[in-house]
Amino acid sequence: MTKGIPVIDIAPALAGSLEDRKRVAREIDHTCTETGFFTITGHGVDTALIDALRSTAHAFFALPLDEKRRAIHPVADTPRGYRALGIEALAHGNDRPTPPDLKEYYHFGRERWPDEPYYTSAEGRRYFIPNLWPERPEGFAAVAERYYAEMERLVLCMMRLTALAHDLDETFFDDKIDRHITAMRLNFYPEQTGAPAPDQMRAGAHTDYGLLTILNGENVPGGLQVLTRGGEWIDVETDPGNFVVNIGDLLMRWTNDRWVSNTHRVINPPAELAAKTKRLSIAFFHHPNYDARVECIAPPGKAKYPPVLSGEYRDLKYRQTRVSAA
Ligand SMILES: O=C(O)CCC(=O)C(=O)O
Ligand SMILES: [Fe+2]
Repeated sequence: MTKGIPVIDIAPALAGSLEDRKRVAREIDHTCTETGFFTITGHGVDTALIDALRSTAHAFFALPLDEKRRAIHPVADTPRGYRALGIEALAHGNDRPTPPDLKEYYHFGRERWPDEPYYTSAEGRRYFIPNLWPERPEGFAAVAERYYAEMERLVLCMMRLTALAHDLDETFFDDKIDRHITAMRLNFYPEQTGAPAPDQMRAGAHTDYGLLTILNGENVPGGLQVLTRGGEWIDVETDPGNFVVNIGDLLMRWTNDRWVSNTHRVINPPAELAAKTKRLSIAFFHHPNYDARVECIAPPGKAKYPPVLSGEYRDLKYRQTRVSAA
């Protein structure tokens, strides 16, 4: 490992004054204009909760394939439920043809919502879909819901810091994310018994689609790497007690490319360790309300992109990255 990504303590932003928040926002701004990846500490999320979701996820992925497949969602393209190996190639979203990623995953989202047309209309139902919880391990839904709620608390703070970093009113994003369509993923990269195909990785080089990704991962061989502006891949430590935050395409676009949605990948473990190294990561892919218009924050005439609707952008990315049916 050459150098790491910056570590930012956000505790002063969670508890402090506007001045404290502006100071933390400046720190975040500095790294987001460069690599778009940073580690946060002082986040206030109970490590027991993180550990509980991690061990629940490990127990789920250790189940027989037949049982895991019972958690495949009947709505084929929806970000809910289980997906087996061979379903997705993230690099396709960035126009890089690769074999499928060497991972399985389980998706979940918000568990309940008000009886209002935003959620219950035909359009709303494309984004607000009931979760399909596995029967085992017991308590999966409860721990996942608690974790999701903690991420919602944290991401609101992070988006307010994002607004401050762009000299916007602190609440600029609030009404664009108050009915967000965030899906979470438990990514499981199994032990590898055969050699990967050429260009095949745990997760191929890609950018994320949404606003901010909040990731909790394990530091084992075959982990996360990010590409620097200089074209060098650097290892990203994903300590189970911290979160790695990165910028997604929609936030890059919203900030008129001021903040960078950076390319990253999950590499394979070295051949001699591959048969005994598995890895789990937990990702919260924050995505605005489906009807939010993402319009570049730029002086008149300087916008690099036309406005796009959050939901349409998500659907386009899903179409690009899906390489096989369930
Ligand atoms: O597992 C990781 O560390 C990162 C996964 C990732 O980049 C993704 O799922 O988008
Ligand atoms: Fe990613």
